[in-house]
Amino acid sequence: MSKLRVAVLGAKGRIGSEAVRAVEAAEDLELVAALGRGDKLETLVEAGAQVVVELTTPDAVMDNLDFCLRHGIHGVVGTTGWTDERLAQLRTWLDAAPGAGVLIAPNFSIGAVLTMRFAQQAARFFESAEIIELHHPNKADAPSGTAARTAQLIAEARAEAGCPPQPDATRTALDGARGADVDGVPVHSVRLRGLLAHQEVLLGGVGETLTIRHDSLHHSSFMPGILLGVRRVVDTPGLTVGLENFLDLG
Ligand SMILES: NC(=O)C1=CN([C@@H]2O[C@H](COP(=O)(O)OP(=O)(O)OC[C@H]3O[C@@H](n4cnc5c(N)ncnc54)[C@H](OP(=O)(O)O)[C@@H]3O)[C@@H](O)[C@H]2O)C=CC1
Ligand SMILES: O=C(O)C1=N[C@H](C(=O)O)C[C@H](O)C1
Repeated sequence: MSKLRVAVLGAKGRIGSEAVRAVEAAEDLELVAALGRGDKLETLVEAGAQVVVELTTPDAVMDNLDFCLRHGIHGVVGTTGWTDERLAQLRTWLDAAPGAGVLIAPNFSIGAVLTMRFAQQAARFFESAEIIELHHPNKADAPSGTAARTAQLIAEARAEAGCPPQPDATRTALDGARGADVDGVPVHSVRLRGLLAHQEVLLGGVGETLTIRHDSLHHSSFMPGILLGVRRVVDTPGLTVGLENFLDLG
């Protein structure tokens, strides 16, 4: 069987360099290009890439995906910074590229995906929900894409169940003291040397709390999810948001 031809964008970055090694080590995949800032995207076409793993920056990701979809190349995207407007734009590009698929994964680690699912399931049973995400201090964006997505999922679950707004008697607060408001869920971002990627979802009800915590201790935690995404996206046309769609979570 022929190997799937894979390229990595952001290949010199923290996660991109790990992804290069993971693709090289996978027997069913062939790394055909590893591009960094300033490298020509035409190389992807010349190399015959079928799937691009996009691990760059929110500033670069849209142009890169526009190019890929115009050339019928599938995308597996870990880069953060997704808004409703960006997703809508991506959908229009996908409409013009029949057969092409893009996976956007706020987090490729299985534990983080499960954290999101558990938080979504638990959200309607608790009055209060807040998120603390903790990352290395070189991270460019806050809150993390994972925390933003977790907050959205919690908010959707609470809205579906008819939950009222969270209790919060705060009347005066320093700017930022109550975190960022993502769909009514406060998200607090910590940036600390020594950390990689961590998240706590705090849920509170009368007389009890539930804390769901996940820790990525090394970039290797993201690799099985990236490889799964590469193998599945070629048979999944259109836009898929969340690696959970490629896991049999029930
Ligand atoms: N979904 C997930 O599971 C994960 C997602 N991420 C996300 O992935 C992204 C990258 O994270 P991280 O590796 O830590 O960041 P880094 O800054 O270490 O890596 C980004 C790399 O992309 C390069 N780059 C910038 N612009 C382009 C371009 N136009 N074409 C090709 N390469 C480019 C940068 O080059 P230069 O240094 O010259 O700017 C850099 O080498 C972030 O958005 C992060 O949040 C990270 C980990 C897991
Ligand atoms: O920048 C990172 O490191 C990470 N980014 C992603 C995010 O913003 O959620 C995924 C993970 O948290 C690591």
